[in-house]
Amino acid sequence: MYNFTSVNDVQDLSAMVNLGLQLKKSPNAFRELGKYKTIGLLFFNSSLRTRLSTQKAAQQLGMDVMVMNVGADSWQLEMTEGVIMNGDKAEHVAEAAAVIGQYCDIVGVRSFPGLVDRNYDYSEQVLNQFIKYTGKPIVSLESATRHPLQSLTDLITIEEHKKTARPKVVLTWAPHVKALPQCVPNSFAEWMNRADVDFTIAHPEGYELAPEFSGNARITHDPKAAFIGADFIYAKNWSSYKDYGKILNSDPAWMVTKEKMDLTNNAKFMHCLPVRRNVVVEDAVIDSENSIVIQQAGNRVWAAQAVLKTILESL
Ligand SMILES: NCCC[C@H](NC(=O)CCC(=O)O)C(=O)O
Ligand SMILES: NC(=O)OP(=O)(O)O
Repeated sequence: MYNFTSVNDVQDLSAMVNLGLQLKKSPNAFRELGKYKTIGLLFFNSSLRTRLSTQKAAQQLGMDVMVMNVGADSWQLEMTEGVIMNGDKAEHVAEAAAVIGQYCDIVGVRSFPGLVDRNYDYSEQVLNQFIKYTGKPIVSLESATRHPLQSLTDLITIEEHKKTARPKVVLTWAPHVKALPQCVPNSFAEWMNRADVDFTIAHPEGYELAPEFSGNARITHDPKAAFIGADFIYAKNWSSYKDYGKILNSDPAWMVTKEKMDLTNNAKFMHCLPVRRNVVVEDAVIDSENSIVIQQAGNRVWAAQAVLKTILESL
């Protein structure tokens, strides 16, 4: 594996999950592997988990870590080719990424979608420009359309907590006050469709994910029906893909409540975090024994470490 930007970069999914679980048992077993190697983590957007867990994962592999909030700390970057740069952007990604590549052996990039122009966002221009110009492996720290480190974490967490060989996993849309990216649900669906799980997506009409992500998942528009017999409830808000970037629904019937959790097979509650309490999920659920959101976030370290180890071995 060279770049890590989607599930398609992973040759053997269950081997990657097992590597994460193995690293969780012996975090320091490969301290020599990344010695004298540097990872640069570039953030165009806010982060708590991705920033700290990836930094910790790199350190446990012996790597040196540099973190930069692009835009806030460095120059505004122009991403498009051939433009006359007489606006507010001082540097082109052609130079910026190439220079960063001089300092780093692996580069991580977080860049959310603008949620205005669907074609632009789904072209993944920022990620692709870094792949083109850095000359070093690129790890997605959540791009315009995907969040693969989160999805690998989610699969590791499901593997740890499942009680049956093929658990029923439900991705349920939930309300939110802001228009959010489709990255987490796109990616989660893409990974679940490749895993050995019984996968359902529940969302209001108008919230269909792009078909390349939802694939053959079972779809329901009923906020309750999918909960029946579920082993894992994975909640996430996203804005519409069809009516791009819009909020079409704010019906609180889509919030994850204790009443709905009671319909499940004693399901575990998952969310990538950050989460809006009592908008996306009731306190009574996130504070219950069935909530594994903290363990899930903890597993971000092992997902990142599995990915970085695999990339380091290919250098
Ligand atoms: N990295 C995890 C999720 C990041 C982002 N959430 C957010 O922006 C939440 C913002 C808020 O609640 O104000 C998303 O949905 O893709
Ligand atoms: N889940 C996740 O990616 O969290 P951060 O946005 O805080 O990194």
